[in-house]
Amino acid sequence: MGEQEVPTESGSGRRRLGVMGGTFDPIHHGHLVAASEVAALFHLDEVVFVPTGQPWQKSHKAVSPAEDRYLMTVIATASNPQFSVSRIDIDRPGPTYTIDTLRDLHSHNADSDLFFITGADALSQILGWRDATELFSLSHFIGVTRPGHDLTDDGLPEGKVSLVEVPALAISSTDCRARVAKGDPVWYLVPDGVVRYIDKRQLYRGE
Ligand SMILES: Nc1ncnc2c1ncn2[C@@H]1O[C@H](COP(=O)(O)OP(=O)(O)OP(=O)(O)O)[C@@H](O)[C@H]1O
Ligand SMILES: O=C(O)c1ccc[n+]([C@@H]2O[C@H](COP(=O)([O-])O)[C@@H](O)[C@H]2O)c1
Repeated sequence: MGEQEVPTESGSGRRRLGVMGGTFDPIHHGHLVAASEVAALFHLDEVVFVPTGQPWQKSHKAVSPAEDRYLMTVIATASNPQFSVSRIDIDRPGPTYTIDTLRDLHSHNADSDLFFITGADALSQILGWRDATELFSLSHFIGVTRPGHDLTDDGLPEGKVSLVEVPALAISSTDCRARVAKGDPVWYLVPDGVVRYIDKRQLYRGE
């Protein structure tokens, strides 16, 4: 993608920890492919998925209980030894801000460099996030392509953001919820275990 310094290898011997934040209501293959691609390209040791507690920018929408979103994320990532799931955002009271996520991860992983993974839509909103300028001192940011959204680092600090193209999956959680509500299948849009979990918990039926 655009010409810029892409820190694909640190050479510093420090761990490289990817961070994939999201509401994950539900987690789908777009999230998983993005994390997998970035992990390979940036030689990450691990990607930790961090479901939001209370996503303040989605407060006008009904969001499923955090425990359901957390468990779906665990189910979806369980088979990949490089993937893990953190409860830090769902266990912190109050609205979820990425600045808190990164501060907590930073203090618990002093031996690691952080790489926050975000889709093109979220990246374009980042200057509106809480304490936006400090975010870039705690983590490198990796913006990934997403169908229907322009991927750009316009206005973002130089050298702090990398843009990468990932296989295009036109999947959104919004569409998955709408499909379940209509009785349409979500097989192969989300992992099989997540289909089963949605069914077992009767999520998204009344929407
Ligand atoms: N299909 C996709 N391809 C690439 N990135 C994605 C894709 N879907 C989501 N992402 C990114 O994953 C992160 C978490 O997204 P989120 O959990 O809000 O999913 P979503 O599908 O955007 O949900 P919703 O439709 O409810 O807004 C965000 O950075 C988002 O940009
Ligand atoms: O820090 C903020 O102000 C902020 C505002 C909106 C979104 N985020 C983070 O961006 C990630 C994707 O969010 P979402 O709402 O698209 O699922 C997730 O980790 C959120 O916590 C963070």
